[in-house]
Amino acid sequence: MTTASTTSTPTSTPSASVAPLLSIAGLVRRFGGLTAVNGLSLSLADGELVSVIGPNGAGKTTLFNLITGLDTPDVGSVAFAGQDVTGFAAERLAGLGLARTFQHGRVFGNLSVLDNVLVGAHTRLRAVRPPLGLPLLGPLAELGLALLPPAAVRAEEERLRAEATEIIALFGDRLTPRLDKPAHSLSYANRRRVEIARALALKPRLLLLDEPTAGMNPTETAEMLEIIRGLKGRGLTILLIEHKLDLVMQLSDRVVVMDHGARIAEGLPSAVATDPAVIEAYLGHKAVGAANQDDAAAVVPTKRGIGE
Ligand SMILES: Nc1ncnc2c1ncn2[C@@H]1O[C@H](COP(=O)(O)OP(=O)(O)OP(=O)(O)O)[C@@H](O)[C@H]1O
Repeated sequence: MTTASTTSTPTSTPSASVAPLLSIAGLVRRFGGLTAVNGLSLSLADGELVSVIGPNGAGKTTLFNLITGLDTPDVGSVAFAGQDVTGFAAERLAGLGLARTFQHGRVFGNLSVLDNVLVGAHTRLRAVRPPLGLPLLGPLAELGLALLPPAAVRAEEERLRAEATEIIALFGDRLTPRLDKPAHSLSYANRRRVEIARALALKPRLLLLDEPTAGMNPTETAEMLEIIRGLKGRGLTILLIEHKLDLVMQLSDRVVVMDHGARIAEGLPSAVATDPAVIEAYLGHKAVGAANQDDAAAVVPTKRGIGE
């Protein structure tokens, strides 16, 4: 495995001196004889947007699964907001402010757009949460609250509904006219938007987006770029997996390149784009655009670099 010169360069994070929001160290995940993630370390400062790129099968989604509690590392640790969260379940991590979307999009087909987004807010419901330390009373309390919601619950639901509507409005006419439509009736691109809206309803401190523009045409991709740029502009910390390298180059503070489960380069987009090890990794895998049908807008690397 080639190690690019950018790998050893100290990362130019905006707040490198303060404790990182996310810090992963030496993560390893093996599937039988295959090492999908191989000793990966990475940290993310508050407000940073870091992209993880790499050829198909490089281990990007597995990395997301390890960070978000969908999978557990064989070796290594994950710290979030100063707390060791290695092995925490996904729901617990969501409660701490870690939200994600999935590569192929996951929505509740029979729920409306609004209800899908409200699902994302459920970890923030306070009034309906059963009392701590009374496990047997929990379900009874929930049933009672569902049948006869007190004013505090109704007020909280109203507030979350207003918030969800506001989040949906980020996607403009794509979603707002379809608030009450079941998610299964939406286009693929709209289902991806609903999924992102649902993740935002959690009011995350860290948002992980797994190929948010997969399956989107150039117009839709450009819209998504602006939405992600807007989220970054509001200070949201984002970890992004994306094959469309022109988008990565425009949005990222820093780019991490993976191949065969390991980090082969890391640095500013401009440095990574011309890194020989990165170009070699992509060319060795027949170039990103050629390898993934979803990536009509992806920029195929050339001898001079990627993202051109
Ligand atoms: N649950 C699993 N069981 C066995 N192998 C797995 C499992 N999950 C992932 N892998 C393998 O681990 C490797 C990394 O997969 P992963 O999906 O993380 O790559 P990726 O970089 O996200 O790829 P892509 O860009 O195509 O989405 C692949 O070889 C994949 O087949």
